[in-house]
Order: sequence, then C-alpha cells, then structure tokens
Amino acid sequence: MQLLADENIPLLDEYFAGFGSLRRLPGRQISRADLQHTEVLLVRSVTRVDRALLEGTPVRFVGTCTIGTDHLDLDWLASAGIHVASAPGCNARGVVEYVLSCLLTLGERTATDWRRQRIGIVGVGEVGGRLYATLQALGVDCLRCDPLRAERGESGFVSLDQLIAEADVLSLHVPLTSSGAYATRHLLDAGRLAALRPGAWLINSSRGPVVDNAALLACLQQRPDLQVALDVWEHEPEVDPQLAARCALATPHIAGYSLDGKLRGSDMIYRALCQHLQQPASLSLQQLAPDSGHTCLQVAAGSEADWLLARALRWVYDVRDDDARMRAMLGQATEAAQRRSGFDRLRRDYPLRRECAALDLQGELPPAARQLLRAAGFSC
Ligand SMILES: NC(=O)c1ccc[n+]([C@@H]2O[C@H](COP(=O)([O-])OP(=O)(O)OC[C@H]3O[C@@H](n4cnc5c(N)ncnc54)[C@H](O)[C@@H]3O)[C@@H](O)[C@H]2O)c1
Ligand SMILES: O=C(O)[C@H](O)[C@H](O)COP(=O)(O)O
Repeated sequence: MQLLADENIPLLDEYFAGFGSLRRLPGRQISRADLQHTEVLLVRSVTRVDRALLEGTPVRFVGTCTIGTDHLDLDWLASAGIHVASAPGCNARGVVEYVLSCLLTLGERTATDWRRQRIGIVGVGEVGGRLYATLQALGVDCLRCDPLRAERGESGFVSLDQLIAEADVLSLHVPLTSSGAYATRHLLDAGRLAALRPGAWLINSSRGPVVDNAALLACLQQRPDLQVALDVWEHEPEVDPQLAARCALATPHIAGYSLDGKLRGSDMIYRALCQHLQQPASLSLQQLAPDSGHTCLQVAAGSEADWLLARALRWVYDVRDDDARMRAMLGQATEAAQRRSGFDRLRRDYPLRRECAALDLQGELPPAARQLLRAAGFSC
C-alpha cells in the first residue's frame, strides 16, 4: 500500500511506516500527480482535498490530523466513497491555553483584571466547551452563543447580537462554513464589528474568514480602543501587514500548536486508519510520546494566588513570544511571497510547547493558590 503524508505530521514513521510505502511532501505542494499510486492520504489543514485533487486517483482514505475540516470537500468525498477521518478535540486544550494567555496579556496591557471581564464564547464545541469549563471554574462570568446547540434544545445560550452587546470579550470557536442558516464566513462583518462595546477585546483562533478582515482593518482605523488578537487570517498564509500592525496580538495560526495536541492528532488518525483497514491498533501515544513530566515551577512560600496563576499560565505558554516572532518576520518581509513563506516557516519550526497537564508544579502551595491552579487545568 502507498501512503502520502504532509511532512509536518509528527510521528509519521512511528505510526504509519508499518502500513506500507510512506512518502512525505510539504502540505501545500501535494498535487494530483503525486497521488497516482496512493491509497492513503494524510494531511493537516493546508492541503485542499477535493475533486480536483483526487478524482481518478486510487485514494480511498483521507485522514486529517486536525480539528478543522474546512479544507476538505466533505460532500464530494462522501459521494466518491472516500473514507474521511479527522481528529476532533485533539488540540483543543492548546487553544484554551492560547486564549488564557491572550486574556492575561490584554489584561496587563489595559490595566484590567481579565477575570472580571464578561467573556462571550461563540461556538461551544470541543474548544469553546473546554474554554467555558475552565473560565467557569476560575469564576469568570461567561456568555455562550451556539445556535445549533440551542436548536437541539440545550439551554443557556444567547444570540450573537446579544453576546456582542453584553460581552467585554469575544472569543471565536466556530468552524468555517459557507452555507446553511448559521454559516460562519464573515460572521463578524462590518455591522457586527461596529456593534462591539467600547474597549472590547476580540480573539479569533477559529478560522480567518470568520472575521471580515478588510472590515476589521477599517474598523480598527476608526476605533483604536478595540483590542484584537488574531491567530488566524483571511488569506493564509498571506497576512495583511497593516492589519497585523493594528492588532494587539498577531500570531501565525499556532493557537493549537502544543506538541501534545499535534501528537494526539497523529494518534487519532492512526487509530482511524487501523479501523478502516480492520487491523488492531498496536501502537499507543503513551509508548511514542516524549516524557510528559518536567519539573519546573518552584513555588516560593507565601506566594499570592492570583500572582501564581499568572506566573504559571505564562510559564506554560506565553503568546507574547509568538507575537514577537510574527512581528519580526513581518518586519523583515518586504513582499507578499516573503510573508507567505515566513508564515509557513514559523509554523514548521514551531518551538516545543507542552500543555499544562504535562508539567509539574512543585513547592509549598497555599490552599487558595492550589484551588485556582487546578481550576486553570494544572495538576498540583
Ligand atoms: N487556531 C488553531 O490553531 C485552531 C485549533 C483548533 C481548532 N481551530 C478551529 O476552531 C474551530 C472550532 O473547533 P472545535 O473543536 O471547538 O469544533 P466543534 O465542531 O467541536 O465546535 C464548534 C461549535 O461551533 C458551533 N457553531 C457552528 N456554527 C455556529 C455559529 N454560526 N454560531 C455559533 N456557533 C456555531 C457548533 O454548533 C459547535 O458546537 C475548528 O473548526 C477549527 O477551524 C483552530
Ligand atoms: O484545525 C486545527 O486542528 C488547527 O487549526 C490546526 O492547528 C491547524 O494546524 P495545521 O494543520 O495547519 O498545521
């Protein structure tokens, strides 16, 4: 059997070489010509998988080691009888840690206690649901908008317009969809951006086109009071440098880029392929993943709970580092082609990042601090 994979999928050999002959390519370069003898295609989010890529090829299994599936033409794949697997929730915790780091940073920069902000979560699935659970445990006031869940009879949701009117912070966690009653392409258009509360914070770590980027730039030119954190961009890998300059935080689609999240993605697709081929799954993430426990944060006696929470969140992930790398890249790139390759390079060479559950906190923790850190997801 022949397999072709995006070279950025971690543990490729460990998980997939046993199935047959495994080739790897940069995800954006995979073309129909590469697939003439390939039965299994393994991708991440940058490969558009549709009729144009696959028709006439022997591909019968497509696995994407990502949460998002907007790069797959699911209708055509189903009609062609091609089996599709994705990795729901694999990097959701990484995105939660990215959002917490944005909140902490924007709070510091605006001298606002982020835990007293009312946070509006738009899209309450794997990511939004985990974010809600974490914020609730931390005592943060939240509003939730998810009309699809509301339609299924679940309670506790508000409309997007109510959320925009009442929330101090909007965090977007919807899939990118272009049709249907709740399509999300340009969900935040010029009208909704204009309705944001004075001084509101907007965090987009879903997909770039969920926010109309041209309208956002126009809005920010009028309203410097808004604090915007963008991890995703409407025309990736292209980034509008003018928009990035007006964002409080700008990162290259790395919100979910914890090592743990990426490895979970590979593991889930390995399992899906085993199931598709009706083979037992003999490998496990526990066997293949690097050691989880680092010893690191030593807590000094008498440390104050809020200070410790901020320090622990920073220590696990600091969005300011990714923002600085992105701005350095944009500062050096004079042409669009350089920005595109710079964006992809930052993602390919991403530093090792572990989720907080993989790290140990040591030292004397006062009970209030222990409770707060556990609420944030630390094991202590
Ligand atoms: N930046 C990153 O690194 C990164 C990482 C992971 C996921 N993502 C993106 O985040 C998206 C969400 O991830 P998830 O795992 O939570 O997906 P999910 O499918 O579990 O949840 C999405 C939720 O959004 C809701 N929804 C759909 N349309 C909506 C609308 N118009 N308004 C409000 N809610 C709506 C759905 O009902 C669902 O509950 C993914 O599709 C992916 O595009 C980005
Ligand atoms: O959908 C997802 O899982 C995320 O957006 C993921 O982090 C995308 O990463 P990529 O596939 O582009 O490496």
